Amino acid sequence: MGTFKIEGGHALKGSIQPQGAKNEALQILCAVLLTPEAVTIHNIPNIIDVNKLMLLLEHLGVKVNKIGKGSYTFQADEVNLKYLESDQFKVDGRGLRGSIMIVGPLLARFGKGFIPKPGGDKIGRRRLDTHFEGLIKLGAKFRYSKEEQFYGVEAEKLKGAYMLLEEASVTGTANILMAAVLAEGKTTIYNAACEPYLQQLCKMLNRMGAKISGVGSNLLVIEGVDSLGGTEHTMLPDMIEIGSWIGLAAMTKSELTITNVSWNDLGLIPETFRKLGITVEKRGEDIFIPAHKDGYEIQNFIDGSILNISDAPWPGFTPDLLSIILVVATQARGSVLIHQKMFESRLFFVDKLIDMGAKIILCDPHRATVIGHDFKSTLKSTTMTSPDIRAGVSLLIAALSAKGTSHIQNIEQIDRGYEHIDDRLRAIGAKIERID
Ligand SMILES: CC(=O)N[C@H]1[C@@H](OP(=O)(O)OP(=O)(O)OC[C@H]2O[C@@H](n3ccc(=O)[nH]c3=O)[C@H](O)[C@@H]2O)O[C@H](CO)[C@@H](O)[C@@H]1O
Ligand SMILES: C=C(OP(=O)(O)O)C(=O)O
Repeated sequence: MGTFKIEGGHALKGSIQPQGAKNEALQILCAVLLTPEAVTIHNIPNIIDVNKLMLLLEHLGVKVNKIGKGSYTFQADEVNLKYLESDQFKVDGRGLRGSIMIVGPLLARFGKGFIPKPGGDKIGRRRLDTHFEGLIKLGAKFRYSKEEQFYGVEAEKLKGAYMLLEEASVTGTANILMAAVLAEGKTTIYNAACEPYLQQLCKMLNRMGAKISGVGSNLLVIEGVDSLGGTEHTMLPDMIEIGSWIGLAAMTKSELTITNVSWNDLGLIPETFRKLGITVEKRGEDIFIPAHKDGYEIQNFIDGSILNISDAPWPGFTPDLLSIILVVATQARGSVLIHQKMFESRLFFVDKLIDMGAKIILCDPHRATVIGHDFKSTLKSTTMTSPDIRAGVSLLIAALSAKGTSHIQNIEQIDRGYEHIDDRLRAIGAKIERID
């Protein structure tokens, strides 16, 4: 388990370029299984989760060639389906959440898709019903081994169908979509997730020859085709990283420019930070955050009642940034209620912030009230363990704002989604070291 040693209390300054999006990369990499032709992908982040998925694809027989920094070609012309029955696959498949999205493409192209219960953050029950209910609607036979926690779907031929998803699952929509593009006839997916990364996947599949309409809405209509060809694709900047840097700048009173953020794909993210009183300035495609020397003040609702920030499926506010919002609120002027609706175990990390001196009341597993210090009292440095990726970065931001030296353990959680975070933060003046 690696550890970051952080000396807090220093303002940062400069500009930072967000990496390619982790959660887009996981969808896009799975889509290379849909064609025997070469697919070229750019702006792939060098992070643990993506590297694990690329290794899994290689074990599956996909030819992976690096052609530049963050750019690779993939060719799935000799896929080794025997690997799906190997012990190695059980290890690889469990290593991350995104591996679940190989199932749809494998089923569509080869008639069978298997996956052990995938990994990812332990932030609540993360059921896969939406994925498999959708694939069953397309004609797949489903089986599940409870002992091995191993899922399987098989079908000689998939047939298009109408489906109303029980929940707008992000990876579920991607999985069903990637199966439907090669099914016979028309598939309609209602209550589809529609976040920018899914839009990117739809656009990529259409360039490969798929016929998807309704892109960007929650009603996707797919006319199945017989085969798909190669394409070239570039990943969007990671919006969760962008939100993390906005929070970091505010809480450390730093002037930061976040470059090339693709503003149109940020949804409610800039506005939500503004509700905490943070100045988020649009400068072309960059975000400029001035140093908040006099702090930042949380807005109330119009009727004067206390602000509530909660998550919702896109175009609602992403659950992956609520932990960051929460930590930033600990130094704001005013109070806010944070309501994490989608995951039930994602707020427990507030205990560590309370240890550092933050004023937080955990009302129940989903809700926390934060009473900001307005920088009248700084957080105390401490030693803590990163429980999940976003809580880990929130603790990192807390440590950079705290007085003294903190240690964050289990930093693999952070490395699974943030590329060389220590090097990039050092480049803007952070005192952070990786010590083992
Ligand atoms: C690899 C990847 O891409 N991971 C992301 C993906 O996970 P993932 O695709 O696993 O998440 P889902 O969208 O399936 O669901 C997330 C959670 O929200 C609940 N839910 C979902 C939709 C809904 O309408 N109602 C509802 O309650 C689900 O039960 C689950 O607890 O999307 C999540 C939601 O944006 C993000 O947190 C994860 O970072
Ligand atoms: C929850 C997340 O990731 P995963 O779905 O991979 O666990 C996240 O990126 O915040």
